[in-house]
Amino acid sequence: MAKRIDVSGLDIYYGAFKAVEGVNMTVEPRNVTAFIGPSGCGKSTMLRTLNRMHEVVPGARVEGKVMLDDQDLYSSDVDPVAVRRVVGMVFQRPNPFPTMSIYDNVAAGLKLNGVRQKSVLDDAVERSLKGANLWKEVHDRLNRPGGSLSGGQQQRLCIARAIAVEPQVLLMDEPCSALDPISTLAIEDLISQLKERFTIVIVTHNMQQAARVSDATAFFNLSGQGKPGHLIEMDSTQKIFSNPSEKATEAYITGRFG
Ligand SMILES: Nc1ncnc2c1ncn2[C@@H]1O[C@H](COP(=O)(O)OP(=O)(O)OP(=O)(O)O)[C@@H](O)[C@H]1O
Repeated sequence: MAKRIDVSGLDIYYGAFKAVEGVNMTVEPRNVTAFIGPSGCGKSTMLRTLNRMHEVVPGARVEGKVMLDDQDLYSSDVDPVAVRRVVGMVFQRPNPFPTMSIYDNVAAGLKLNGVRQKSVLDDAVERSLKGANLWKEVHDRLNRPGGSLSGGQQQRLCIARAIAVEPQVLLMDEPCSALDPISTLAIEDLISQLKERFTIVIVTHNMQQAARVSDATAFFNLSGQGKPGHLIEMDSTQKIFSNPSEKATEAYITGRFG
């Protein structure tokens, strides 16, 4: 079940440095939401607060609220590891376990969750590889190492690994930035299919990509080096790219800065 995310009054810190300030936003379920903005404005930092990955950096912390439907992710009784199971993540560089087989890469999360039955694992591996549009290319070589695949295939393998544990939200931090244009289009097609089942948030530097794949766009900006980033505007992608409310958004999407 895809979930809705409600962020309110969120400030994000690395030690004493406030990297992002005062974010209020709603991410709708079964939608793709894109985070855009110039380098250093806090897009990746913001993304990582949505599955409590931010706090793996020593001294990093947040103030404010992140609600996943009616659950407060930062409530003291919430286990961050359980949050990351529900809110999966795909990173900029494809990071399969390189020597582990394709099969085991996809099954890794399920095995960690205690699933042992071979038929259950087999089904999940096939379903996830099909979901990631990779099954046709790898079904006859599931025992080959993950590192033997091309970059685009490796990224789809990472997406298969992320969806194998049936998360409700999928966070993607520039998932195509290390890929060639054909692999990029394959991932973009895949994102459009996955949004039928998951809530997806994607950080991208590529304006055309944000316009192509997302339903909603959030534009972040910062007023100067060493200052915190802010959410300037969030709206339907169509509105942001055709008639944004803020001058800074228009300047950014038309390439006049950033
Ligand atoms: N691990 C960290 N420790 C300390 N400061 C950090 C850390 N990671 C990021 N920052 C700082 O937080 C701010 C936001 O960084 P972040 O990477 O979230 O921006 P971004 O918008 O995703 O940038 P880019 O588009 O270049 O990837 C920057 O000032 C950055 O230097």
